[in-house]
Amino acid sequence: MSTSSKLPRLVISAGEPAGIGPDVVLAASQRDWPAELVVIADRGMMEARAALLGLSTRFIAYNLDIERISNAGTLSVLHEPLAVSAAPAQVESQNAAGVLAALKRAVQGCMDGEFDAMVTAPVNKAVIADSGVSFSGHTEYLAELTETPQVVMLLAANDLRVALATTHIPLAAVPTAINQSLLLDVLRVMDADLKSKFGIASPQISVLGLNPHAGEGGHLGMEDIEVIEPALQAAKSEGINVSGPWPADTAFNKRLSDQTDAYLAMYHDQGLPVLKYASFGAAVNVTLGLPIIRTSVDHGTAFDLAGTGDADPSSFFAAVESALDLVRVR
Ligand SMILES: NC(=O)c1ccc[n+]([C@@H]2O[C@H](COP(=O)([O-])OP(=O)(O)OC[C@H]3O[C@@H](n4cnc5c(N)ncnc54)[C@H](O)[C@@H]3O)[C@@H](O)[C@H]2O)c1
Ligand SMILES: N[C@H](C(=O)O)[C@H](O)COP(=O)(O)O
Repeated sequence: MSTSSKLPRLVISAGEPAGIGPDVVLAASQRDWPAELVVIADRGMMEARAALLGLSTRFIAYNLDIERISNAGTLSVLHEPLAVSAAPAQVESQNAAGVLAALKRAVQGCMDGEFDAMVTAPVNKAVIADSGVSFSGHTEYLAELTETPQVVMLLAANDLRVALATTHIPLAAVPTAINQSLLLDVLRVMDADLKSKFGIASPQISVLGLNPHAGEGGHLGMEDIEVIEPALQAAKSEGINVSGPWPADTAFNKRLSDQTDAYLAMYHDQGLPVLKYASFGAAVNVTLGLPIIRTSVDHGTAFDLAGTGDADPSSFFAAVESALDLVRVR
């Protein structure tokens, strides 16, 4: 056991209660961290999940005024009640309000300096949207809550970093969503945060094309020539080290990846399958551009595994470690 008033305080959202978020949070609570972990969740739901998983976690009520506690097997809980009782894999859209309230409380606490960083367990976008709230992901929601005009989703596993120019939108909407202004804003955020958060002095960003073979000289689509190339020229004129647009199918070859600090993919399923194939379970999702530190897992709610004890908590552990790294360099 270790206690110290100087420990970083990380706030954790347990995410969708019918998913594996509570499971991976409870797994993290079994470890000693150089930090106080505070989970915002329904305390009864967390206690029931711990019992189901056979974990003897000691739950204590979070209190800002008590000394920060880092103790394997102990978890501070900031109680955020759910509307109806939650069981693994039993989706209740009435509980979406509680899931969102936890995120709001975590963001407010980070903005106010109560917490040093937030780590999010997975939510289910459809469950929240089915509750009648317009919601497409944490990334977009945190941008809205913090009034940040441009955020960037980046997933990282060791030296492989993949950022997305567009996030949770239909594939059909991607070509019109990509414009020079967006790409330049995204590249600015990436350049700034790769320097300040990842300590890369002169980040090299490799940008993927949109069309097959980066448009094949315009024969397979014009966006690479008309939108991406001018955006890269504008970024270069600002001193940002960018190259591309690279044909996406071969851009992750060893030669280019050795020279790349981060890739910028044009859309979700252009970049993330590469990273998740290479590193599922070890990758961390970091939201760049926010005024607060936020990290997350590389996986979703995995209803098939909730409450079974088979959910691998590695990515959640990596997200906690990454948040602590970001707190140190802040
Ligand atoms: N950070 C987040 O909030 C986040 C991230 C990704 C997906 N999601 C959401 O999660 C929901 C379900 O998404 P999905 O089904 O595409 O992906 P998923 O990651 O939940 O599941 C994909 C597959 O991977 C397995 N898997 C996932 N996590 C695992 C773990 N920790 N250990 C072992 N196996 C694991 C699952 O059993 C499943 O077979 C969607 O609503 C999606 O939007 C949320
Ligand atoms: N796009 C993410 C992934 O596939 O891992 C995931 O949906 C989470 O996104 P948010 O962090 O915006 O919820």
